[in-house]
Amino acid sequence: MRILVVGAGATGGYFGARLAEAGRDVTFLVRPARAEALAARGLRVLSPVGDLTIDAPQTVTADRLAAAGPFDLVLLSAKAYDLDGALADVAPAVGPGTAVLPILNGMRHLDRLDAAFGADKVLGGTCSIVATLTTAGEIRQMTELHTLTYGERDGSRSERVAAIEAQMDGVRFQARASDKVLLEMWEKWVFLATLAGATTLMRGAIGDIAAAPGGKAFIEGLLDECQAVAVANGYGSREKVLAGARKILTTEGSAMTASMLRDIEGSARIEADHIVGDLIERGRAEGVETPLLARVLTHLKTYENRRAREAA
Ligand SMILES: NC(=O)C1=CN([C@@H]2O[C@H](COP(=O)(O)OP(=O)(O)OC[C@H]3O[C@@H](n4cnc5c(N)ncnc54)[C@H](OP(=O)(O)O)[C@@H]3O)[C@@H](O)[C@H]2O)C=CC1
Ligand SMILES: CC(C)(CO)C(=O)C(=O)O
Repeated sequence: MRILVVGAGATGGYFGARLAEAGRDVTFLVRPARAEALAARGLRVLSPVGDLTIDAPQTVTADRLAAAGPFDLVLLSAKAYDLDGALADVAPAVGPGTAVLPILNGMRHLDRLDAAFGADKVLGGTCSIVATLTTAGEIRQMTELHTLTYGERDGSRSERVAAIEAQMDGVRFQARASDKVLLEMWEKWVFLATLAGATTLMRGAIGDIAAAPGGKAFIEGLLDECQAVAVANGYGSREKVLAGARKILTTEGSAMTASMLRDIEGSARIEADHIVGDLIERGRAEGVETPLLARVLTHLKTYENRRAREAA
């Protein structure tokens, strides 16, 4: 199976490197600067599960992609704000038999992918990992968590899902085919929007917030709002999943933060509309009030406005 990973950043670089480590046929679609860096220094992953360097990763830039022909699987790992460019760039790699597997947080990208390639090509997918692309171009995985979940959005067990399962066999991360992938994407979104909302607004880790007056109540209020939106949209988190999320998100002493907080601390772009704005909109469409999420969005958009003003 020919696998094209779009982006060699924190998630794409990590899962792509692990697939290459297991001997899979992996090519990274990268932009010219990243192509040069990978050619010069290889793809380096620093991980508590085991460091890894792919010395000469196969890469391709958009201008040469048509010559590479269609791929069997496209693993899409660009950030939401880069989605339009990434979809235009990857188009030549998507043929009649290509499966497109996005691992972005949130849900809205699915509509964009359906419009670009046709819904029949697009799988559901989500990943759980705490990772970052360092300024030196390495992928740094911060905890042992590394799960990739994928599946047909209608829940069926198709031949292509079985083929992907075979590719995932023996890789050094947890890979799982799901017959409830849309629900799992929503469950991840409910968790992530709460984590990102709380840790960015309060500028601290979960444990810092939990130890502050009103901190736990704030986090729980945010979680309840996110869950109410999910329920109204038909994808409320399962009881056990929600209870697990509540526990993780209110644990005293926890150093957990969201990648969005790390992005803000690095003055990088963030997925405010994709992760928080879209949740608010989907709530509003179903008559669900989300005042805490609204404050989170005000904060995130303030950050974006300031960042844009200072860059001008
Ligand atoms: N980091 C984490 O811990 C987690 C992140 N996520 C989610 O995963 C998604 C990806 O995030 P993450 O991996 O952290 O992001 P990164 O910014 O680390 O990586 C994204 C990469 O995509 C590349 N890219 C963007 N557009 C193109 C293009 N047109 N062609 C080729 N490459 C492109 C960027 O390349 P360039 O270097 O050229 O800009 C960048 O390196 C997000 O939705 C995020 O919310 C989910 C779970 C955990
Ligand atoms: C929830 C978490 C930490 C796990 O993947 C994540 O997706 C993020 O920080 O963006």
